[in-house]
Amino acid sequence: MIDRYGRPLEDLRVTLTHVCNFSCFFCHMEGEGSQTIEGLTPEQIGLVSKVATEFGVKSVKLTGGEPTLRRDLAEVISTIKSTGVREVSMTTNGFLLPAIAGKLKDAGLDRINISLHALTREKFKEVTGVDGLDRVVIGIREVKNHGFKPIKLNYVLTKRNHDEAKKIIEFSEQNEIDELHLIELHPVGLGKSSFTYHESMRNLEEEIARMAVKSEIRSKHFRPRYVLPSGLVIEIVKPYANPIFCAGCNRVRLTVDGKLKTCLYRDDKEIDVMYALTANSLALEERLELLRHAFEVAISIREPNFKYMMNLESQQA
Ligand SMILES: Nc1nc2c(ncn2[C@@H]2O[C@H](COP(=O)(O)OP(=O)(O)OP(=O)(O)O)[C@@H](O)[C@H]2O)c(=O)[nH]1
Ligand code: SF4
Ligand code: SF4
Repeated sequence: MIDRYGRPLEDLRVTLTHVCNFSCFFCHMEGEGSQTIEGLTPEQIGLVSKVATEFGVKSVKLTGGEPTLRRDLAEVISTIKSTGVREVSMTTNGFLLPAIAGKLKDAGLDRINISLHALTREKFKEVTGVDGLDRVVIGIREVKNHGFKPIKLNYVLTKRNHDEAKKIIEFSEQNEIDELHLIELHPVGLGKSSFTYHESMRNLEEEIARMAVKSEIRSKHFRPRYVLPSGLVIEIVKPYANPIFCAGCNRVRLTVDGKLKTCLYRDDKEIDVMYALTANSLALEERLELLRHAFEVAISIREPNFKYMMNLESQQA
């Protein structure tokens, strides 16, 4: 279903928990604040996923906090898959992947994005708060061994780790990673002090563009993508420096406390669906009907956020 700005709804982003075993200084917690609440059950997530597919959602992304901390993660995945969603993917810090990658594959998880913000042990610890580089690298190799494809790495560029970019590109090529996402720092959390930590991507992107054998623009967020001679795809995720980013937004979020959140940055654009998810006295069809109504309202209030975005690149120029 298309919103008032012509943007289709195709993707549901589900926050499974606010708990995380890392403490990255730029964490945006999907725009939900940091209160620790017990997440929705697999059954509740399944109900939302079922209705989401009726409105055109084809893919579900599991996020957090750290989704792998949910003990029932495999059940969440198989429940979502049973609702007819084509693809279930997960964004993770990778720390627990060595232990659970196989179980997640068996449950039906299609692909994984793993955060890797530094390849120097001390720098990794400085950014994430955890001395976990070795485990994350093992996790990346483990998901490859289990046949997940594509495997994407997420690298958030900041003043604290900008000198790691080249190493991460080389690592991605050597380990036959499919895609590396270079992500602009969001001005939330400590990242709010954007002029302290924000690092412009301009020079790095220009260098990557010069090396590339092919470039294209992805429909999601109009993200530029560059294919290097090695085959590695580098995708540039710049919500602030790309003024049309939000025009390519195809998603709605399901928050940890049962709200349809129509934009990462907008607390005023949320629809509470907890009443439908907890109304056990109602027949299933009645609960689904309530959810359908909530989706209709959510889609009607969706709007691109770029009018509120500041253009850091131009302010820094
Ligand atoms: N402003 C904004 N940024 C987003 C949104 N979705 C993702 N991002 C940024 O992209 C980063 C990586 O997100 P991921 O969940 O790994 O990936 P994805 O955006 O779903 O992309 P694919 O897995 O390639 O489909 C996030 O940490 C954000 O910085 C969004 O809806 N709005
Ligand atoms: S791993 Fe992700 S959820 Fe955890 S602190 Fe870092 S950015 Fe936040
Ligand atoms: S409208 Fe823009 S800022 Fe909001 S969720 Fe979509 S892409 Fe992100």
